[in-house]
Amino acid sequence: MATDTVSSASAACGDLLTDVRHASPLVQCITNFVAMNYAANVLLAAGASPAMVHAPEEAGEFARLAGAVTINIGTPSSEWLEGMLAAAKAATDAGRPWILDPVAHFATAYRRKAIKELLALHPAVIRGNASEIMALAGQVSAGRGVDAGDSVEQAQAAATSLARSSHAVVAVTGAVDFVTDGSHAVHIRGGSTWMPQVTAMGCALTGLIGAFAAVHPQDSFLATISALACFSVAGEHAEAQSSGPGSFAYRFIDALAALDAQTLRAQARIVIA
Ligand SMILES: Nc1ncnc2c1ncn2[C@@H]1O[C@H](COP(=O)(O)OP(=O)(O)OP(=O)(O)O)[C@@H](O)[C@H]1O
Ligand SMILES: Cc1ncsc1CCO
Ligand SMILES: [Mg+2]
Repeated sequence: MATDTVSSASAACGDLLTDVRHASPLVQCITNFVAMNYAANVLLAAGASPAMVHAPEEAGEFARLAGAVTINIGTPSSEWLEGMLAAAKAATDAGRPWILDPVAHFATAYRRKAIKELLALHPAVIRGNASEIMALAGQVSAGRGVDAGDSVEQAQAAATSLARSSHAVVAVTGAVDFVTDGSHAVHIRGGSTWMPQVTAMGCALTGLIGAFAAVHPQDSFLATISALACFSVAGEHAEAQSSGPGSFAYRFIDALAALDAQTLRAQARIVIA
């Protein structure tokens, strides 16, 4: 990250949001059936151009056109996994960033095999909840399904070790997010307690990291922090307008669409960890 202070990190996040809105990067999202519509709307609200392209016949070809690829294993099948592997390989070969969301990768033998194959294809960023990141680093976690059973604080050492072994930026999301490249780390505060009550918020965030990585591929750490900061600030704005998880889900899209660089710079709460 070309920043040494928290305020310059916030300033850089604002610049990257402006870049996303100006460049409208094409982001190939291979995500789960639950998340597809919400994630696409989140990317549009941020100014990006999402494309949900997963068929094995075209996923690799499309990845060469996209600014970034995001891969989420939430509802896998053999056909989808073939598309994921083709897209990840094409992105890596083309020098484009791809982002991995290891949903419940510990739950079944099938998912464990899938995540191993994907990890070998060098994601630029891995984003998951605390249980997913702990299990990915080989630690015992309390996770059972797609929701976290552990706190972000419990997952921080695992995230650092995973970042060092995979050479990826690792983001652990939860009440306070933690992002590390293995040498540097930040916490991002904010968001809303409604966020874990709306399914696919994390999956949509993974897509948004793809949008920021597409406009700033030289610095996946800053790109990841910027996407997470947008979610935190938009989450706070949406909560002020919401009366429950249903209204929060659509208010969040509105808040993200209304978020400008100046507000992000002023309100992002990024602290060096
Ligand atoms: N208790 C909380 N308070 C504030 N923000 C939260 C809280 N829990 C999660 N978030 C925010 O919600 C977003 C999604 O993160 P989360 O860790 O819930 O993803 P996830 O478990 O992968 O979600 P899903 O699998 O449903 O897509 C992040 O922006 C995170 O900061
Ligand atoms: C609920 C659910 N099941 C598989 S993926 C998903 C979306 C949240 O990860
Ligand atoms: Mg998730």
